Amino acid sequence: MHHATEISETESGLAMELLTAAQMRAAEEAAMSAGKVSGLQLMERAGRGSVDAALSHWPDLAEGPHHAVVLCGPGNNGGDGYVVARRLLDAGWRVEVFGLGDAAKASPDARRMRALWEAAGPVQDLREAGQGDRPDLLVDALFGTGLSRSIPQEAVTAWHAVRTRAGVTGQVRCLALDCVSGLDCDNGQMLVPEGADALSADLTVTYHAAKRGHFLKTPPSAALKVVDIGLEAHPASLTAMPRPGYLRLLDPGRVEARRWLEDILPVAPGHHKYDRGHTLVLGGGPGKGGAARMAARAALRIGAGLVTLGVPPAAVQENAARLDAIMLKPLRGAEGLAEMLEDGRLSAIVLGPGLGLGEETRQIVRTALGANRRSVLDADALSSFQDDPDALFATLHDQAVLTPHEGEFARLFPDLAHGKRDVSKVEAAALAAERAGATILLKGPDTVIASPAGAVSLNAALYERAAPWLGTAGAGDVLAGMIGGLLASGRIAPHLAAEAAAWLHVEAARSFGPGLIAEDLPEELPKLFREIGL
Ligand SMILES: NC(=O)C1=CN([C@@H]2O[C@H](COP(=O)(O)OP(=O)(O)OC[C@H]3O[C@@H](n4cnc5c(N)ncnc54)[C@H](OP(=O)(O)O)[C@@H]3O)[C@@H](O)[C@H]2O)[C@@H](O)CC1
Ligand SMILES: Nc1ncnc2c1ncn2[C@@H]1O[C@H](COP(=O)(O)OP(=O)(O)O)[C@@H](O)[C@H]1O
Ligand SMILES: [K+]
Repeated sequence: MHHATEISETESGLAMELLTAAQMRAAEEAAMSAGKVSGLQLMERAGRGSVDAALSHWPDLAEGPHHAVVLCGPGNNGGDGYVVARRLLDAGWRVEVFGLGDAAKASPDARRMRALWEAAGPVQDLREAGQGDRPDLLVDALFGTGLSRSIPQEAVTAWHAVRTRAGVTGQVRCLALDCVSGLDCDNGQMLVPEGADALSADLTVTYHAAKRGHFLKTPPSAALKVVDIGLEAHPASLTAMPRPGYLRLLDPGRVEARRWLEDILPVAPGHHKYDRGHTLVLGGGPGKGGAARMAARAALRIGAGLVTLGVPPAAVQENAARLDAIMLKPLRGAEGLAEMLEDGRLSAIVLGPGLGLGEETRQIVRTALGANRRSVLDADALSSFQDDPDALFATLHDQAVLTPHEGEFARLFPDLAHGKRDVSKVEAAALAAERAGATILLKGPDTVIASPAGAVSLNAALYERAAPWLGTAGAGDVLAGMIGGLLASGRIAPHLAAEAAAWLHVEAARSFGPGLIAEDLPEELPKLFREIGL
C-alpha cells in the first residue's frame, strides 16, 4: 500500500533518516537491481502518491475537478510530472503541460511517461506558460534530486509567470514534486541564476524519505509530505556513504518522545537529588548575570537535583537578591573554580553565558575541562578562543558539548564557516566535532548535533515545528543550561543530552507560542513534561 505520510506522524520517529540525493539513488538502484521494482513503477507510484497527498492536503481540490498547470523538466522529475498530469486528467481536471529541454535526451522512463501523457494531450513550449486563465494548482516538476547546477532562467521565468497568471488575488498554489526546483537536496542551497527570484511551494511531496536539503537553511516550501513508494528502508549499500552517512531527524512525536525522554531525564523513582546531579553554572560580573541565571534556572527545571551559580564576589549581592532554589557561591576566577571542583559531587558545568571575553575566561575553561567534568561551553567560553582555537581543542574531551551559533562557529572553525564552506551545515558540524573531539551543537532553525564519534542528528524548527519566536535574546543561554542540567546525572552520553535538550527547547517554544521571551522557556517545561506524559 502506498500512502502519504505526514512527517510529524511517521512511525519511525527517532530513527527517521534524512537522505542525500546519492543515497536516494542508491536506495532506488538497490530495489531495481534486486528485481523488486522497475523505474517506471517507481515513477508511477511517485506521481500517484503526489496527487493523493496534494488532495488530502487541500480538501477543496479533492471536491471536484479543477484546473492544473504542470511544468515538466528534462529528467525523471519531469517524468513524475507527466504521471501527475495524466492522473489529474483521469480525475476530470483540465490540465496544461509545458515541457523544458530536449525530449529525446530524457531517460527511457521519462520518455515513456511523456508518451503516455501525449496520448491524451499536448506538451506545450515553456515560453507560453504565462498565457491563459488562472489555474487552481501549479505543479513544479522541473528539477528534483538530479540538479547539478543553477536552474535555467527560462524555467524560473515560466514558473513565475504561472504563479502569478492572470492574478490580482494572490499566488497560484504550488505543489513541488520531490523538492522545489533549484533546491540542492544535499545542503539546502537554492541554485538559481544570479539576480533571479527563487521558486517556492506551498507543499512539497517527496518520495521514500525526506532529503537533507528539505531541512537545512530556510525551506522554500511551507509544508512537506513523504510518500512511501515501496523502497526498502535502509539498503546495505547506504552504509558505505561518506561521513556522516546517517543523519537522524529528531522528530519523535509525543508518544515516542515519552519513551525516549524517560531514559534521558534525570528524574526517576527512588532517585535523590544527588543522583540527579549537581550543575554548576558560572556567571559574569555585576550587571552581567542575567544569562547565567537563566541557564541555571533551565538546568534546575529540566531536572538537575541541585544547581549552583558561581559568580565573582562583587556580583554576589545582586545575584542573591534574584535567586532562591538556585544556590549561590562566590568564585574567584580559575583558582576559585579549581577549589570548588574538589567537591566531586559537582557533576556538570555550564560556562560562557555572560562570562566575559579574555584570558580569565580561557583559564576558567581550561580548569573546568582539566577537572574532567561534563561541560557545556557556550558564548564567551567559545569566543575567547577566537585567536587560537587549537588551544581550546587541545583541552577538549568527549564529555564536553559546544553550543555555537553560526557566528561563534565561524570564530572557532573559520574554514567551515557559513558562506566559506563548500559542505553542508551537517558536514560542517560533523567535521568540527571530529576536530574538536567534543560534541558540537550548531544552532539555528536547523540545529545540527554532531558527536566526535560520528553520530549526527538534526533538530529542525521547521514546517509544523516552526517556532521563529525562539530566536530571541537569551534563548541560547537557556539551551546551554538545559544541556547542563541533563548532563548532571551522568546517565547519558553528552550528544544525547544535547539532542534531548534541543528538541525540548523547540517544543517549549511551540508550547508557549508567539510573545515568548527567554525567561519563559524554563517555566514552560513542567507543562510540556505533563503533556508528554512524563
Ligand atoms: N530516485 C528514485 O528512487 C526516484 C526518483 N524519481 C524522480 O526522479 C528525480 C530525479 O531524476 P533525475 O536524476 O533524472 O534528475 P532531475 O532532477 O529530473 O534532473 C536531471 C535532469 O536535468 C538535467 N539538469 C540538471 N541540472 C540542470 C540545470 N541546472 N539546467 C538544465 N538541466 C539540468 C540533467 O541533465 P544533465 O545534467 O546531464 O545535463 C538531467 O537531464 C527525482 O527527483 C524524482 O522526482 C521518482 O520517479 C521516483 C523514484
Ligand atoms: N528562526 C528560528 N527558529 C527556531 N529557533 C531559532 C530561530 N532562530 C534562532 N533559534 C534558536 O534560538 C537560540 C538562539 O541562541 P543564540 O544565538 O545563542 O542567542 P542568545 O545568545 O541570545 O541566547 C538557538 O537555540 C537557536 O537554535
Ligand atoms: K521539482
